Amino acid sequence: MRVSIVGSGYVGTTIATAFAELGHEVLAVDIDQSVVDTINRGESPIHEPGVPELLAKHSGDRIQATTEYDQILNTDVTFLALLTPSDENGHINTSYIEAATESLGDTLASKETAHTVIVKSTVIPGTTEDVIAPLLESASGKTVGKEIHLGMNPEFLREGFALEDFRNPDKIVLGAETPRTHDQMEAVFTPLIEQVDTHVIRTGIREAEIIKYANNAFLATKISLINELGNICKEYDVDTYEVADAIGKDDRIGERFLASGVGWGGSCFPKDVAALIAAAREKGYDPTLLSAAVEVNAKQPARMLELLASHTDLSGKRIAVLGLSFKPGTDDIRGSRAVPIIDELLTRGATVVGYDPVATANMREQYPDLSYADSAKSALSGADGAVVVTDWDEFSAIDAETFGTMAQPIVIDGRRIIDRKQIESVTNGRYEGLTW
Ligand SMILES: NC(=O)C1=CN([C@@H]2O[C@H](COP(=O)(O)OP(=O)(O)OC[C@H]3O[C@@H](n4cnc5c(N)ncnc54)[C@H](O)[C@@H]3O)[C@@H](O)[C@H]2O)C=CC1
Ligand SMILES: O=C(O)[C@H]1O[C@H](OP(=O)(O)OP(=O)(O)OC[C@H]2O[C@@H](n3ccc(=O)[nH]c3=O)[C@H](O)[C@@H]2O)[C@H](O)[C@@H](O)[C@@H]1O
Repeated sequence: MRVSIVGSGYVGTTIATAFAELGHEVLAVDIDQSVVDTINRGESPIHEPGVPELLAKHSGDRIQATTEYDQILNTDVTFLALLTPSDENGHINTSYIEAATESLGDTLASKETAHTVIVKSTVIPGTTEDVIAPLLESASGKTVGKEIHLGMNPEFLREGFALEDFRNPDKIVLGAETPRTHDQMEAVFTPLIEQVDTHVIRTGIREAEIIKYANNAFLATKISLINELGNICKEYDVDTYEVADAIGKDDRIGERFLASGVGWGGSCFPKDVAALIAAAREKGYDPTLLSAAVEVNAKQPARMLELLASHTDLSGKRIAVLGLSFKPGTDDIRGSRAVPIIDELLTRGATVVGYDPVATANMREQYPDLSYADSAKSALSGADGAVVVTDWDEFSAIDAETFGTMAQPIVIDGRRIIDRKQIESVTNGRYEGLTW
């Protein structure tokens, strides 16, 4: 099948490589010439395990990238994988997907055969039918449901595991209003469905749109709940990880997404929960629980610094921040818990030295004046305290000798990644977990 994907960011590039691997001819369309050139050189515009290898394999053959929308005419189906960021009030900003839809509509005006358009971006219920469909129709002069088949297929991949998640989906959600569009959407996934055991869920467009938000809102709230329970456990000197292990054995709760600590970040949980809250309020419903989940999340970094401050005055002190990305396996710092932590440390007059295996360049863009170390060891050397923000594996290997080079070995672990045996010999009780 000939598949075009508009938007070659995290999602667009990942699915481009995954579809090529499934045997489709893929056209990646992006307005950013440097992204297009990178893909056409067989290199990856994103940091994602496995994607560079697949681009090296398929670029110039099954994957072509372009800034020219006209080339979409040679394809049968187009995915819209544009960013849908938050505006200042938490609502989604649909301007990128609207601009791309208009360009796509202009292009489809001259298409002689029917075309399927699939919204991949995360959008609030009603966006596909009330915003995208009319734009497609006015720009193309064609009718949705006749010459244009429009569907919504939310994406559930996690950064760092994007290809793995694509290849082993727990579900594929196909939102459409006619069996024909459902069939056309499913045809794109048939080579995958033949390989894996998954649930193919046919549903309406609005249902597909909100399933995505419900999924993320549920997971984010689950983490906030374990963090709240964790804060209570800490008051009783109880290890929340032991509690999580036990409650996770209850199938109704489940073991995943019960890692407590400094909270959730990333490009999607914060923006999607905010967008759902904003959309619900617009409809006249105030979502109390979701607002509380956000509030718990916002407080965890401050709790971490309170713990640190209970061991040492922060003013004028050198504090190492270990981990800058929003989670391990990515250089993405969007929504990273390191950001409020750095802000608060600076407000309190501390000197910050940051370290991350891959995200330093991105954080440097946001905080050009901070000090950055090239290893955890050099960040810790001479530091008066350290906070562990991201659960990079390499932090579990930091040994007693390295912690011993700190001016004051005080460590607050926000991810339970530090090896207790290594650290307790040097910190004299001044190693603490946020929720244990
Ligand atoms: N990043 C993730 O892990 C996940 C993201 N999503 C959702 O997928 C959507 C896409 O997210 P990302 O891939 O992270 O976004 P991104 O920001 O990484 O990529 C968007 C791409 O669209 C391009 N673009 C902007 N305007 C354009 C236009 N008019 N024509 C062509 N290209 C244009 C940009 O140059 C950029 O390369 C969002 O709605 C997001 O919420 C869903 C699941 C996972
Ligand atoms: O819509 C999206 O973009 C994606 O958002 C998340 O994926 P992602 O943001 O890549 O990362 P996660 O692994 O879910 O982690 C999100 C945040 O939660 C934190 N987290 C995760 C799990 C946990 O147990 N505890 C915890 O604090 C992580 O450290 C991270 O800051 C969802 O897991 C994906 O299903 C979804 O497609």
